[in-house]
Amino acid sequence: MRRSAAPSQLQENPFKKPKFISPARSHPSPNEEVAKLNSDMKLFEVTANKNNFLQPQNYPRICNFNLPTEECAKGINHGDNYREKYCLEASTKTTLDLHHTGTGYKLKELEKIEEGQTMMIGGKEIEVMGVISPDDFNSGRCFQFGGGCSAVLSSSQAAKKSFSNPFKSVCKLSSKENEQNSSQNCKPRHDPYAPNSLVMLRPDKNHQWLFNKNCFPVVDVVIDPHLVHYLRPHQKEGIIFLYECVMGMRVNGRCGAILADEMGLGKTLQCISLIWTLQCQGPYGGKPVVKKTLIVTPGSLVNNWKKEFQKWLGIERIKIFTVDQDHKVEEFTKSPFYSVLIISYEMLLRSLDQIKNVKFDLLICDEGHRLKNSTIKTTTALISLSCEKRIILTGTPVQNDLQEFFTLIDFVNPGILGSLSAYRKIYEEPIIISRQPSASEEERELGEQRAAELTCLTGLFILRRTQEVINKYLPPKIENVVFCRPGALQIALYRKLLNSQAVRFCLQGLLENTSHLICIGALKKLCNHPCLLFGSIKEKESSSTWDESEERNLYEGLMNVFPADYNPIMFTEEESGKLQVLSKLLAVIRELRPAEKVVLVSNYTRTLDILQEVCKRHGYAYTRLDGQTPISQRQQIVDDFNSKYSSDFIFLLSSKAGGVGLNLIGGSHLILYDIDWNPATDIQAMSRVWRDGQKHPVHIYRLLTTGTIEEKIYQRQISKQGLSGAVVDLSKTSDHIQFSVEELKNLFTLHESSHCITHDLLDCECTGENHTGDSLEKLPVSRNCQLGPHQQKSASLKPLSMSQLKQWKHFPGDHLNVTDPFLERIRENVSFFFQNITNQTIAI
Ligand SMILES: Nc1ncnc2c1ncn2[C@@H]1O[C@H](COP(=O)(O)OP(=O)(O)OP(=O)(O)O)[C@@H](O)[C@H]1O
Ligand SMILES: [Mg+2]
Repeated sequence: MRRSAAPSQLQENPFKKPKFISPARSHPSPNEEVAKLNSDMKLFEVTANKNNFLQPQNYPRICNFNLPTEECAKGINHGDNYREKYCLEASTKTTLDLHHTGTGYKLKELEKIEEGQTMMIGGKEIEVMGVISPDDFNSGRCFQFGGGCSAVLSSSQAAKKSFSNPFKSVCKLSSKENEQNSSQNCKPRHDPYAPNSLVMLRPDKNHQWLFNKNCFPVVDVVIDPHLVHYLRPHQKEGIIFLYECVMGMRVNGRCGAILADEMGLGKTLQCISLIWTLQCQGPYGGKPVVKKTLIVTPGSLVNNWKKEFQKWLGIERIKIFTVDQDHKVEEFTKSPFYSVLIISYEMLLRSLDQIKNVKFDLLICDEGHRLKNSTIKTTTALISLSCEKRIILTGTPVQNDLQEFFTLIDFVNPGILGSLSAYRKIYEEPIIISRQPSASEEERELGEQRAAELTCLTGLFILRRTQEVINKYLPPKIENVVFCRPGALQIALYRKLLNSQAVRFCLQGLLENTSHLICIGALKKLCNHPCLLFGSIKEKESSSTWDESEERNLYEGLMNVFPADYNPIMFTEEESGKLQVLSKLLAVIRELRPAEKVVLVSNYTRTLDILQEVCKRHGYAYTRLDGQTPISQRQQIVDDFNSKYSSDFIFLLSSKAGGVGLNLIGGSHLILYDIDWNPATDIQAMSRVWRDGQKHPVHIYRLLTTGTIEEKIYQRQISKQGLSGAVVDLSKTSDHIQFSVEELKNLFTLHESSHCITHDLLDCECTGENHTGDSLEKLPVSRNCQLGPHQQKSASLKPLSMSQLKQWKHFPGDHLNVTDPFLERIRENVSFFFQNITNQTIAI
């Protein structure tokens, strides 16, 4: 599509001679779609117009990247996609499908319409800018400035920046500047030709035109060989990527990036390398690009960042300031000494005013997935900072939906996807519609093309590498999913809860939306330990609102199931299947690997209390990090645990409080005591130990209570993981998981006779024998399972992770030949195991 000049520019463009076509009807009826043409409707931003006359006539696609406004986005997905769409321009512009609109013109006239022609519609003079190909419409590319991702790199910055003064003497320097240029900073800081040197891309002509106004000589930017020596290959690539993004070399002069490498891939080191490079070097005359950097990170990681700086750069090269209770932002502001400020998200909010006074050139948001909602305070605060070069780091890029995805993208590269409402119309709606089972072929195609375009566009500044890239540097990892038989008291209580009025009402849809969450919460507590449920009931009963509370319907008669003299403080391990397994597991680790340590994770503080009590009873030395742990103490606790001199055997970790970013390589066994709905929370926790620096083979145990809600959550997690992956690769099919009544029925069923309902769902033909998974590949995957509507649709749409699980070695607890010595010791209380070994180089 070619953009023609706006009427106002015609004087300057003698080649344009618009023909005027008189409308057959001068006044279209009011209910015709043409009424949409009003002065608010702009398809392309005005800044692009200013550049029009600069663009060569044969330029492939010259539209502004800024997407349509809300108004214009209406109707974008409708109409016959296979017909040509016309992009019109007048003093106001819009997109119309003329075949479908009441333009007042005859169809024949419209078919003959040519580029450059003008016409009157709704009292406005419209000029045909060009024809949009079906391909460009379907992909949504035509709504983007620069013509979508294929043109992003080449269309360059020229279109973004308004054309201010092309004749400014860009290459005429004052004699003083000339002198400076020729004499200093014109040599690369490090030798670009040295063996193993890591040299950044040189800026192209467009970049130089925009950013090298003073015509400094172009100098190679070379990463400090001191750092290169340590960098893994993927980290070198990551640094190149970050450099190109923040320098505006990848997308139209926009300077944002999302580094979404999986956990443990060393995102910190990649950023440190970038900061150090930009602080000392630049492509123009060697002048540093960045003076001050702001790093915002969860509280528990503030000191970890500092430590990483010291680990890789020592204490002399770069001066870091971390904000805490005793070190306020003012200190940083006043001192010219520091170049990097590291602050927690919480502190940032408190010190926003001071921070706004500092000019930061680079902003890094660690664990940036927390910015997923633009209405939350932290996001608003960060958006308010004027810094253009923005990087989001996250191991779990976008956890739930396309809207979160938008917020992250819009944060790093504001406006690149247009307004939220336009984004919804152009991308989100068609993508979601296309994934519904009822989608027509056309809807499916449109959605897929829009998803592909979105992935392609955002892929320019999102980088995600998976764990595999560092596998070879890591010791083996043995992952186990352990299905623990529930205790007798647990089964009795579970049955009672399922028979409660509250659960029955839920299934009949008679209660409010949140009621099922209360029921789910009670079942989860019970799975962890009956004493937790007992505690909750007691607490509720003594509260003043007990009589009207919804829990009454749930807890009715439950106390009678507990022994009369039940004392939650004196809980026993036998009362909970998982606790029994845990206790045996700790004992066998202690016995077989006395020098190794365990990270024990739960989502609940109260559960951690119980686990802590178990540690005390068995005399295990432990340490604990949860939401209550003061931020200032967190790194010390982590360091102590990781130290080889530490006597702690167990690290009790609240995954929600401290799961992200921590390095707990002192532990080589990690036990996930309970399960979260969001797979990301669990994956985060599990990634704490299997990471660079780990010396021992890592054992991960995920404990689930057989036949209960925990298994169902696990099954949903596996399908949700597919969703999480699908956001980075949007062209993958995904399910949007919601609770249907059917699903609630499934959630609220106890499968007492099954060894493992997850295995039952796998459609695996093994008869409980030890399965290596090899032969399973050939089995037909045809059975419907309960993981969402897509399963019924086609076997190929089954979430990958579910089929991956099928490839894991699996066997029942009573299997005769359990070779793993740790599993061997706990199998008495276990109904089923899944096991997967990565990097198996040695015997376990
Ligand atoms: N090239 C390397 N050589 C040795 N160790 C490394 C290297 N890169 C990173 N590490 C170490 O690996 C560990 C994990 O790195 P880091 O904390 O940066 O991971 P991450 O990608 O931020 O993960 P998460 O998403 O969990 O925060 C750190 O202890 C770090 O020092
Ligand atoms: Mg990190």
